[in-house]
Amino acid sequence: MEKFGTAIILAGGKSSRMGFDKQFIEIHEKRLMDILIHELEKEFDEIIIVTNKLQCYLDVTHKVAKDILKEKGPLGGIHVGLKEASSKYSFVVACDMPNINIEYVKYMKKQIENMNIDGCVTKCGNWIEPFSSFYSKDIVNNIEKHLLSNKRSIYSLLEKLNIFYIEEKEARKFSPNWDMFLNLNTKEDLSLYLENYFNNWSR
Ligand SMILES: Nc1nc2c(ncn2[C@@H]2O[C@H](COP(=O)(O)OP(=O)(O)OP(=O)(O)O)[C@@H](O)[C@H]2O)c(=O)[nH]1
Ligand SMILES: [Mg+2]
Repeated sequence: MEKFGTAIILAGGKSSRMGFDKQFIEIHEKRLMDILIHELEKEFDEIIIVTNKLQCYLDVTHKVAKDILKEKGPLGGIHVGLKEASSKYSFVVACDMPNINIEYVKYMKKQIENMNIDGCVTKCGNWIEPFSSFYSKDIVNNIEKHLLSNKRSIYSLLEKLNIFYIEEKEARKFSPNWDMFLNLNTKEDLSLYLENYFNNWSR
């Protein structure tokens, strides 16, 4: 397994804003989860789905895991994913992100291939994008400590780690309108997405 062989899909949230479980979002009759898996297979040889509904993935040939530290939010999923990962760095995405940009994934890999870091995350102004980021297997214990001291914020964890940040300007070259970080949190997000991207899904 190479250094960057693993992708982790987080699918264990509450989906309270969407009103139905986001791991079952469909884009023109295809499950977004299946579209994501298909995209990620182009670049990763291990895919780990961290879900709260194991029974829904019986037909999936990839690794499926559930949270060890439950009800802790995305970091709970990242924790298990990294624990299960066979490679040093894992690419972490949310199950509600329909526009994964494989060219950008390759760019990130290239940036960090000779670095020894805890993660690689993209900046957006003063904000950061915690998903569609790489994290190192070495931070499993940091996450555990963070969650066990009742902190859930991914941002406050990253502040304490050695993260390589990619500047917004660089990332915009790959996605001028930032749609590679789009995530569908509400029904409105979803219908807007279906309207705007209809033509892209003819492929
Ligand atoms: N494994 C796991 N994934 C989670 C957990 N909480 C959130 N996620 C995932 O993290 C990603 C981003 O989370 P949000 O969009 O904030 O998800 P959410 O909690 O499902 O939705 P809201 O209730 O609307 O905030 C999504 O892919 C979620 O499925 C969790 O406790 N465990
Ligand atoms: Mg979201």
